[in-house]
Amino acid sequence: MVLNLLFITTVIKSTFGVVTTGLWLIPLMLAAITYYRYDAVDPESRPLDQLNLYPEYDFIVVGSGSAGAVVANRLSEVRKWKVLLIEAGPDENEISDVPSLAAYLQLSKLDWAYKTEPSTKACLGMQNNRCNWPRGRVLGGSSVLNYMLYVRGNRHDYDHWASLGNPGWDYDNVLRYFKKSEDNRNPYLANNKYHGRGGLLTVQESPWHSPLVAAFVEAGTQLGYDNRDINGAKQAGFMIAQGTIRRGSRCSTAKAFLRPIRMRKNFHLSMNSHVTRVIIEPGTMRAQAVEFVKHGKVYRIAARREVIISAGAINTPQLMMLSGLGPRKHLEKHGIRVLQDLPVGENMQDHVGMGGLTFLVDKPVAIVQDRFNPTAVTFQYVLRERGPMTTLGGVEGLAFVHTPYSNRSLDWPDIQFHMAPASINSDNGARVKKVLGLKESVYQEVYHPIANKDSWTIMPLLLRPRSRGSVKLRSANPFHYPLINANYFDDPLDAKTLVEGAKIALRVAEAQVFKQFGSRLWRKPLPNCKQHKFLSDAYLECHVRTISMTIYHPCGTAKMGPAWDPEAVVDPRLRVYGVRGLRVIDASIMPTISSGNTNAPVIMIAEKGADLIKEDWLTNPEYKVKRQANRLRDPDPASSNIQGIITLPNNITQGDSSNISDRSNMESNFSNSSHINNINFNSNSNSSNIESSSNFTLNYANS
Ligand SMILES: Cc1cc2nc3c(=O)[nH]c(=O)nc-3n(C[C@H](O)[C@H](O)[C@H](O)COP(=O)(O)OP(=O)(O)OC[C@H]3O[C@@H](n4cnc5c(N)ncnc54)[C@H](O)[C@@H]3O)c2cc1C
Repeated sequence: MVLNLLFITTVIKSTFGVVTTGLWLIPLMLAAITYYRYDAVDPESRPLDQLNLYPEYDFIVVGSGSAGAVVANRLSEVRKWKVLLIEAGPDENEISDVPSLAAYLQLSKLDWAYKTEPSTKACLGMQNNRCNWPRGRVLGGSSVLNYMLYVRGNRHDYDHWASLGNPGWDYDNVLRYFKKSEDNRNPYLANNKYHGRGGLLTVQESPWHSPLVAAFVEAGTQLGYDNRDINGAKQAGFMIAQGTIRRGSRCSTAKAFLRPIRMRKNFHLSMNSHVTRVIIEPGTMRAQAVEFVKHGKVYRIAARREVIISAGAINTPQLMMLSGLGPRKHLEKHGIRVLQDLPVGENMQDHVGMGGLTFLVDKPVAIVQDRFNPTAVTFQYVLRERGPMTTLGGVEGLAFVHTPYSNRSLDWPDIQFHMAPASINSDNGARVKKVLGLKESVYQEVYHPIANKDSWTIMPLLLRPRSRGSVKLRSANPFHYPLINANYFDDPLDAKTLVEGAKIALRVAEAQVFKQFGSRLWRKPLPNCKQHKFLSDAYLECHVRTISMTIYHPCGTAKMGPAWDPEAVVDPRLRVYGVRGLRVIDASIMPTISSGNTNAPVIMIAEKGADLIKEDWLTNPEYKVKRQANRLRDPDPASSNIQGIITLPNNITQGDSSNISDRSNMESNFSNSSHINNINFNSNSNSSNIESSSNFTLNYANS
């Protein structure tokens, strides 16, 4: 027992470098028992980190997130194909299993912990006007950090994709891929024709609900909206959220798609392996190999058939640009040889929401961290798979509504609501404030006075933003974080639409059904919005621009489109234009963002993408392995996959740009590489600090 507690303590310490002492007790207890429960109820063991890799695989998948895990599973169904999946992060842990602890994973070692560039139009209430942008750096990717909400988007989203010149991506075609993955365990949903049973991904409602969510759904009907399955025939309406959970615990894509295949002989997984570039042979323009750093060693592994990039909407464009695929001028600026001039990193879209709208209640019906008895709550979770620990990151209710800016007759709502029985104040500033990156002054003035009081929130979010952001390279150093320009509210109509959404949210909260709880708006104005009349349009717009919250759905940075679309990076079969043997399969390919949370759509994209690959290689005579042509042109590639040794400080991937501080250390450690000529510092070459020189490339003997 003591040993196990020690083990759990270590897990928590190593996972949550940021957990403060005061918060230790609860997660410690929860984790300890979760550990026992986990062992007892999960029959599938964890995937294995392969140490001895082959020099060559048929397919190499980069990134094991919502998309990559699915692709690796489906491709390795073909026994004759050898598949390698490469993931920068480690395996999930016992904490990430607990749905209610989702926010605890942010800013931990499982998070890339990105930040947007400072803005004058949004994120004004966040430190340095920058929004935190968490992304999973763990087996399962962002499906391990996410709030597990299962939302497919609107039929019109996919019909629109098809109308842009992407045949096969219309709703009727993609519906079967949503259903293919799904194992819906709520009988009232499973039996309808829009849902699937028996798939690998478990979907169900959280078994625990606060009374507030029933009131929320009821309030929707009072406003004329139906209580409906928003993943079914129509989208506009209110419902209790469905989530990717299994027996009350998170069902990440790693759990759903990788654990069952851990013993497949033709499948290898390499964790803690940061891919630094895809090697493309300039003559044939074929993706030949993937280079990555694992435990200080540089590896290069060849791909006989294809490399599939599934590194997510931020890292996929970064990796493509590092590999010579991107906007010419931008790559040249960073001294990267341009292999294909493509609009990589453009067209970025995200769902931005209005955070911090807070309603106080007089009854003890909300989630207030300090009120829960950890022992009772833990045993409810462990023994009965129930209780508040099963809530989907705290979000209980979902709704899709129309502002006057959308066409009601189309059933294509422009605003989504997340309803939660808690708000920024509910944990006394311990966690939510930090993961949002909220300015202390805003917290102290507005939320501290109601700390730990029962409250709830509706977060309106903009479903189809007109503004477009971008991902660019900070430098040619693969360990430097990219520059993320969210560009929220660049188009003024985006803020105006969100203001209309906020007004509908306020009407929902005023519905008669909430009176039983004494529900009322916390009317404390935000400090920087006091010049406007409280709740006027101008005030609401100021609020929207102050507590602008990402809903964590960046996408579109390697846009799918037909050859005549100047913004397209991949074709409708997800092949990168101008490069053979290279596809992108993840959130990056969305031409326009889906109207709802993006995890289920990304899993659908991966299911369909894997089928496209199978179709091409198993039925299309043009797809044949030309072994010689695709071999690495190394002197002796099979002799060793290890190409060099690189020593990186432990904190290399933390912070918003990497902290490689000892350049000479890196250089000397490359000395035993037979293939790497040198490290090339592209600017400030006299500097001994790589961060200030901000640019290095690994130069190869043969490239
Ligand atoms: C905090 C949070 C909450 C969210 N909540 C929800 C929700 O409730 N419902 C919902 O539907 N969606 C939600 N989302 C969004 C959803 O999870 C994402 O859209 C989806 O997971 C994206 O999938 P992906 O495969 O494109 O990328 P990811 O899942 O992020 O996968 C990318 C993977 O690639 C790896 N990788 C990146 N670079 C490299 C490299 N160079 N070398 C090796 N590996 C690399 C990463 O570590 C990661 O594992 C949330 C996301 C976050 C972060």
